[in-house]
Amino acid sequence: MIEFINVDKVYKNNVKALDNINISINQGEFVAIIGLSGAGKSTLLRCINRMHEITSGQLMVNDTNVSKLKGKEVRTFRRKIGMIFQSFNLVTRTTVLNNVLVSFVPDLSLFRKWTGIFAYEHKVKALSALDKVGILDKAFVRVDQLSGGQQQRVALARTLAQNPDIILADEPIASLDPITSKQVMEDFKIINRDMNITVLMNIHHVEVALEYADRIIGVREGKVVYDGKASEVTEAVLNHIYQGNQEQELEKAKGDAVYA
Ligand SMILES: Nc1ncnc2c1ncn2[C@@H]1O[C@H](COP(=O)(O)OP(=O)(O)OP(=O)(O)O)[C@@H](O)[C@H]1O
Repeated sequence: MIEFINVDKVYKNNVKALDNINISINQGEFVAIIGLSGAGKSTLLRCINRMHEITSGQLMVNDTNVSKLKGKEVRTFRRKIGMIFQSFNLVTRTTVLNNVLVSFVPDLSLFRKWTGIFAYEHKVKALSALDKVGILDKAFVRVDQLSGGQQQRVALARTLAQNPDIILADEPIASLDPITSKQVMEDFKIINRDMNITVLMNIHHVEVALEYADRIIGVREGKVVYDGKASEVTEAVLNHIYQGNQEQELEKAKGDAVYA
C-alpha cells in the first residue's frame, strides 16, 4: 500500500509542488494521475521512490516510512519499485538482453560485476521478462534497431525482472504514436492484472487514462482535486481538474488522445 498523509513538497525555489496530499493506493491498483502541466504529477510520483524528498507529512510504502530510509536502505527499497520514463532510459548501443540484465547488477558479486558474467538464473529471469512483454525474439537485437514502442517494452521488461511490487510510470507513452501507445498500455494492463503489480502512471492523454486505469487522481496546483473511479469521470470532473485559464490544455490533452 502507498499512503500519503498530509504530504507537502516545497522546492528550494519556494514552489509548493504538493499541497497537503492525502491518498492511499492498495496493492494491485492501476491509477492514472492527470492534470495540467506543472500541476505536480511528476513530483507526486517521484516522491514515492525518493527521487524527490517530501518537505512535511508522511509517506508510507508497505509499512516503510519512506523519508526515514538512509543510504543502503534507499537502494534496497527502490528494488521493489520499478520506474518507467518517457525517454526509455536504455543503453541503445547494446542488446535488449543486456539492458534487462542490468537490473541484476546490484545483486552480483564483485567478480561478476567486473567480468560482466551473469548467472544462468538471471538470464532466465531476463528472458522470461522479455517474453512477458512479447519481445523475446528481440533479445539479441541492439536496442537502437528497435522502434520506440519496442524500446518502451524493453524498459518494462527490465523493470519486471526486478520483480517489483509497484511500477511508477512517468509519461510512458508521451513519445509514442497512438497505435504503439495502445500496445504499451495493454502491456501495463496485463502486468497489473496478472502479476498484481500496482501501476501508478502520469499521463497527459486523458482518454487513454480513462480507458486503461481503474482509478483517476486529478491534480491541480499541487492538490488532489479528484480521486475516484475512471468510469465515473465526467466532462464536469475533467473541467474541474483542468480548470483555470487553460482550456487549451484540456483541448490539447483530448486531442492527443484521439487514436485509431
Ligand atoms: N526540481 C525542481 N525545482 C524547482 N521547482 C520544480 C522542480 N521540479 C518541478 N518544479 C516545479 O514544481 C511544480 C510541479 O512540477 P511537476 O513537474 O511535478 O508538474 P507536472 O504536473 O508533472 O508537470 P508536467 O506535466 O509538465 O511534467 C511546477 O511548478 C514546477 O515548475
